[in-house]
Amino acid sequence: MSLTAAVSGASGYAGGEVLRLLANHPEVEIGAVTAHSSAGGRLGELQPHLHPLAERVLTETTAENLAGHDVVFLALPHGASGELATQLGEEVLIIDAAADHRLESASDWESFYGSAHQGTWPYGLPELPGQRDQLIGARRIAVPGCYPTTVLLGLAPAFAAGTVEPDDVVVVAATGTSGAGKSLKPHLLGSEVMGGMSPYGVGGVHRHTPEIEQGLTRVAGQPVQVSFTPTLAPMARGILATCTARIGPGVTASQLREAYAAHYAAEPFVHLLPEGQWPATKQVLGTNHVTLQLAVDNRAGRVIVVAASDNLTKGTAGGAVQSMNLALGLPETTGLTMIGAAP
Ligand SMILES: NC(=O)C1=CN([C@@H]2O[C@H](COP(=O)(O)OP(=O)(O)OC[C@H]3O[C@@H](n4cnc5c(N)ncnc54)[C@H](OP(=O)(O)O)[C@@H]3O)[C@@H](O)[C@H]2O)C=CC1
Ligand SMILES: CC(=O)N[C@@H](CCC(=O)OP(=O)(O)O)C(=O)O
Repeated sequence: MSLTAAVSGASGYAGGEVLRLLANHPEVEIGAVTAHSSAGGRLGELQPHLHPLAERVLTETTAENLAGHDVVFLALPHGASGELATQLGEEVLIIDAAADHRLESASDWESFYGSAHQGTWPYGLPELPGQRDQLIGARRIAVPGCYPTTVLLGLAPAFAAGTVEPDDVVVVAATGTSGAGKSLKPHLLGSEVMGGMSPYGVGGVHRHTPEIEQGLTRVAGQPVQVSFTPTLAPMARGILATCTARIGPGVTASQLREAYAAHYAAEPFVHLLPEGQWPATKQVLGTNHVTLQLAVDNRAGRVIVVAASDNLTKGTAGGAVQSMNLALGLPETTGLTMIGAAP
């Protein structure tokens, strides 16, 4: 089988990572590669690491240029995908890395993104209970945000097992600079980021907060409230999320470990590490792997789960390709790796 895939936003970080993975995907041929201000340029000028694709010329992101493919990846700023999807028709598989179709609640969308809600597509996180079935044969997929991917994988087993309280969840997560995309932002200048860490989006205002709550609420079957604080770390890629929640009466560390091990026993891309070994972003860079570890703080009555991911791979493009595989009936792991590069 050879399927054709178009990649929009191919000059950006997310689009570039989609292309890196598709270039190693045995069932996919890369068709149109589109961009905005860099349309007309060679891919090799903007994504020199994608050497075999260097001579491809970026065209303008229009429905016309994206039409005629089996799959279209949208890696565009929020707000661009609704109209494009309508123009491309219902038969094509559209996988959207932007947030436009992730949230069910129109009022959450409006208050966190400040524009009109475009509707909800199946959520591309197959490891959430019941979610894989929603992706098989889907024609529209909303790829989760990078923080939500990491935090939801970190906390879902605890909620699925009914071991934690829904009203006392605290997440502090560090991300690398690529999370903010390629466009120039003063707080992301090298001299601002190198050699230190800083918080941003503090006070429950980060736009991934309702997405994390939505995912955990679905798993828990009751409303879950999360206090989420993102921080910026001096690295290009990676997310390290420290998630804590109050445990229910009588819940023990071994009960939690067993729940996590069982929850992910059959998952190819998510693993609870052996006891005593803690996740680190370096171990998962460039991979579709999420590693987890947990401990119970009996003094505070809380479980602490640490999760590591690569924001561009499992957090965006890897999750997108994994969802594509499911939608098209391919083995879920095709074209994806868990093997990192070290040191
Ligand atoms: N970076 C990450 O870790 C993650 C990103 N995402 C999402 O993926 C999407 C892309 O993000 P990312 O790659 O980081 O961003 P980048 O800024 O790196 O890339 C943005 C891409 O969109 C194109 N673009 C910019 N403006 C427009 C426009 N008005 N119309 C059409 N295309 C436009 C750019 O083209 P050109 O350069 O030619 O102007 C570029 O190809 C966003 O929605 C982001 O939120 C999701 C999860 C994680
Ligand atoms: C460093 C930095 O600014 N990171 C971005 C990552 C979010 C992101 O990529 O958002 P979506 O997944 O919703 O597209 C941020 O926190 O806004």
